Amino acid sequence: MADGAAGGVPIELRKVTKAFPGGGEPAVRELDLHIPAGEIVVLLGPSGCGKTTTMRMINRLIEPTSGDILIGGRSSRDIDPDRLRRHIGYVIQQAGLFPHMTVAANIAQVPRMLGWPRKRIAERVDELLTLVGLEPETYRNSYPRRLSGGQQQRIGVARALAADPPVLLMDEPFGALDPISRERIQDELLRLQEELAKTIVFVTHDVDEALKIGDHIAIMQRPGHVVQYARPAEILTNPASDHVEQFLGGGSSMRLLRLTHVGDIELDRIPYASEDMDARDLLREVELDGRGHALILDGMRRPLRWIAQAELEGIQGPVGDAGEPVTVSIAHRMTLQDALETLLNADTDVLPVLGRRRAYAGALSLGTVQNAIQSIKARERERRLRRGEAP
Ligand SMILES: Nc1ncnc2c1ncn2[C@@H]1O[C@H](COP(=O)(O)OP(=O)(O)OP(=O)(O)O)[C@@H](O)[C@H]1O
Repeated sequence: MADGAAGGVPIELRKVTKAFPGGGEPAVRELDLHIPAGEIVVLLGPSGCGKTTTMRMINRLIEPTSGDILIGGRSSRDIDPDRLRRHIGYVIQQAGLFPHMTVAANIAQVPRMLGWPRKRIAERVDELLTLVGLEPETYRNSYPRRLSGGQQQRIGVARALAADPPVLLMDEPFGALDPISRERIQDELLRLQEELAKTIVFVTHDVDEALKIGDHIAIMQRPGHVVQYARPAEILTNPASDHVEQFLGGGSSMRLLRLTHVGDIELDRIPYASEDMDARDLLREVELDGRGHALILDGMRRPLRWIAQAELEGIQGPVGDAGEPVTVSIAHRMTLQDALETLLNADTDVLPVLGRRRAYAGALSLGTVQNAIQSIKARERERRLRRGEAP
C-alpha cells in the first residue's frame, strides 16, 4: 500500500485485571492472552464477560488495575495514550461516524490530526474507499445518513485504517447489520486482511461470526477470564468444558462443514488423461476404477471433458477430442457446505476439484463429503471418550 503497508505487531496481555471502582467482582481477572502479529483474534463470550473492557484496555481507553499489556513488545504504559490510539484503529458498532461531516472528512480525521498535506489526505481517502469496496467518486462527498448500515460500517473500517495502523480493534462492528450485509462485510474483512495482515482483535457474541472470522478464538466467561483459546476447528471438535460446549450450541458438524475447505479433506481420485494418451491405456484404468468414466485434461492439467467407458471402448489410438465438456467444477477454496450445494445441484454425482491455476486436484462426490463428516464425528466421539462421557 502507498503508506508503507504496516503489517501487524503482536499484543501480549499479562495477568491483566480491571476492577471498576465500586464494582463487585473484577470485570477482567488476571487475563493472559497472546495475540500473534497479523492474526484476527476473536474475543467471544456472553454479555458482561469482559470483552469490551479487555479491548479498551489495549488502547488505554480503560486503564488496567494491574498487569501489563505489551504492544509490539513495548508496555502500553510507556506509550503516550494519544500516540497509542493513533497506532490502533478502532471500529465500533454502528460505525460512530460524525453525521455533519462528509465521508471524506470522517475518514480523514486521523491523517488531519497528524498534519498530513491536503493532497496526500485526498489520495488516501480515495485509496481507502476503493479498498473497502466503495466508489470514491460516488461516496467521498456524501453524508453518513445517506448510506446504508453496511456502507457506514465500511467507512468506519476505512477511517480506522486511515493512518495504516498495525493494530485494529473491532468491537461488535457488524452487530447492527442484517444477515446478508453482515455476511458480505465479513467476507470483505477477510479479503482485506489477506492483503493487509493487521493484528485484529474482534469482539463478538455471535458464535458463527467468531468461527468464520477468527484465526484464533478466545472464549471468555464471567468474571473476565479466558476458558479456551484455540483455532475455530479445535474449539468445535474439542470444546474445553461443558460450559463451552453449551455456549457453542448444537450443530457442530454442520458448522465444521462451513469451516472446512475442500482443499482440507482427502479427495477422490478418478482416472484422467491428456488428449494424446492412448484410449486403450485409459480404458484399462477406467475398468480398474470401476466407476465408468475419466477426465481429459489440457496441457496445464485443467479439466476439459468427461469421457465415459463405453465411448472409450470405441476409440483406437489417442483419446483426442472425444467426451462431454466439463461444465461444473468445485474450487478447492470452497467450503464443504458450498461444495455440497454445488454437488446437489449438478447433474453428475462427481465433480472435479480445481486447485491452483484451475488445475485438476481431485474429485468430490457425496461419498467424499460423507467421509469428511464421518471423520469429524469420529473425532468428536474420541473426544467424548477421552472425557469419560458415553459416546
Ligand atoms: N465503567 C464501568 N463501571 C463499572 N462497571 C463496568 C464498567 N464497564 C463495564 N463494567 C462491568 O464490567 C463487566 C464486563 O463488562 P464488558 O462491557 O467488558 O462486558 P462485555 O463482555 O463486553 O459485554 P457485552 O457483550 O454486553 O458488551 C460487566 O459486569 C459490566 O457491568
